[in-house]
Parts: sequence; C-alpha cells; structure tokens
Amino acid sequence: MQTNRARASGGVRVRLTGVRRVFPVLDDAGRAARDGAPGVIAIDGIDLDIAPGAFVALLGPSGCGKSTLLRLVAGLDRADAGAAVVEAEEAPGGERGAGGARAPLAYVFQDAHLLPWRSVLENAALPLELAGAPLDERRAAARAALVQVGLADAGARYPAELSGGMRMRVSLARALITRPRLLLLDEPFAALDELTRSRLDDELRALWAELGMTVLFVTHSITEAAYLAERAVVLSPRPARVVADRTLSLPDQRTAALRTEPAFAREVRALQEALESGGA
Ligand SMILES: Nc1ncnc2c1ncn2[C@@H]1O[C@H](COP(=O)(O)OP(=O)(O)OP(=O)(O)O)[C@@H](O)[C@H]1O
Repeated sequence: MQTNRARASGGVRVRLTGVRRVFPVLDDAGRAARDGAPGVIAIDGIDLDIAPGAFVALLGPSGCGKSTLLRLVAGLDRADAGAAVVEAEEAPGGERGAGGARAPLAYVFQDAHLLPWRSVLENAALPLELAGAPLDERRAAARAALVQVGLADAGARYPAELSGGMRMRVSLARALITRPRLLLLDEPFAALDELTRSRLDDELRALWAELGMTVLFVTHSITEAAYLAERAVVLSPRPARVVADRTLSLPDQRTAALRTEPAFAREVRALQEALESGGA
C-alpha cells in the first residue's frame, strides 16, 4: 500500500495565515456602502497548514464561508487580511503530464459547467485547448483522463445525453487533464443521488492515491468528510473560524464496509460534536 509520504510527492503545500474576508454590503443599485460601513464578515482569522499530498475536508454549515475560503486558495478572490499561499515545490524528476508541466491547481464546482455544444472529449480537452496544446496531444490526454474517471466509451457523446453522475465525471476529467498538484472541490457531488455519490467518493479517493495531488474538498456532509479525508477541518457558522482540526484515525483503504464500522462511527460523532460546538 502506498504511504502518505509517497502520495505527497506530486502535491503542493497550502498555507493560510490570519485569513480574513469581509464583503461590502451593497445598496439597491449594487454599489458598495461608504468606507467604514460594516460589511459581511465571511472569514475571520483562519490559519491552516496543509501538507503536500494531503486530503483535507473543509466541513461547515451552509453559508459559513467554505466556498469563499476555497476561492481565496484558488486565487479567484483576495483576502482583506492575511494570506492564502499555494507553495509549489519542484516535482521529483521534473515530472510532466500530457500537455506540458503540471498545473498548480484545478477547481471542480458543484455544477459540472460543461459546454453543451461540445462532445465529452472536447469538454475534457478544453483546458489544454486554452493552453494552446496541439490537437493530437489534447485528444490523447482527454481520452486518458476519461479512462481515469470511468468514461472511456463516452467521448463522442454530448452533455445532454449524460446522467448527473456522468457529467460530474467529465468535470473531474477536465480538472485532471492538466495533472493538477492541488485539486479544489466545492461540494462536487452534493446534487447526486446517494449511490452515485458514494461511487464518486470512492473514485476520487482512488484518483488521489494514484495521482498524488493535494486535495481540498468542501462539504457540509459529515459522513462524506469522514469517509474521504485524512484530515477534517471543521468551520463555525459565519464568520468561518476553525473549531476543530482532526486527523482521522481510519484505515488508508476506504471501502463501503467502513461506513458501518465503530471507528467510522466514532469519527462521525467527533465531527458532529465539533460542528455543534461551533454553534451549527
Ligand atoms: N461576492 C460576495 N459578495 C457578498 N457576500 C458574499 C459574496 N460571496 C459570499 N458572500 C457571503 O459570504 C458568506 C459565505 O458564503 P460562502 O458561499 O462562502 O458560504 P458556504 O459555506 O460555501 O455556503 P454553502 O454551503 O451554502 O455553499 C455568505 O453569507 C454569503 O452570502
């Protein structure tokens, strides 16, 4: 079995120090209120150090600031105080994926956001197309990414012909095609039925073990956090603060049977208590 150290080889470290994000209150015309007016504090003083190759769940009640935190890590938004830094270290052996160097990060949203007029293959290949990769290279890489997510035979289909679970798999393939060293996922499976969600949870864990990236997974499901992650960071209701930071005492190999074991129940209870202690 792979050790965590081996997995860590392709991932990056993520460090948050004193991160604070305050959104301005907007008036009816959508203008920000005058300087000095109180805003909506989404995040208040978060410190986190995430090791390269870790699988971390960010768990918190609805509206607490989880997506905001992920957007700050992705560089899609800026902190008002503190810093969110993705520290890229040189991958061993100058490792390069199809389509060139490994991308620092990829982001998977709750909605698959596929382009309806493009085939599955063309959707999966999009990041490499935007990066200017030649057609043959990006098609080969897209086919390989579709194999990784169990969609080897679906390349010629169109998004409208796919189930919700298949669409999310395409979204994952599109994220993986750049061989990201940090994968950010914002409640990616929340809209799926229970069975599909469990399958995709298993597949995501397997991809993480195989590809060795750092994973930050936002969820408000306690059982999903416990099943997927090595470490769960529990956030308070808004403004988000860390109320618990727990390394999960569970085996590396996660299978459906784990969900009924006492060790799993213990972790779920501990996370539940942490959520409740935060005022959720
Ligand atoms: N661009 C924005 N402008 C103003 N307020 C915002 C903005 N983005 C988020 N917020 C507010 O910040 C708070 C945190 O939002 P965020 O989307 O990060 O929460 P969340 O934990 O991801 O929620 P959910 O679990 O429901 O997806 C909310 O009160 C939200 O209304």
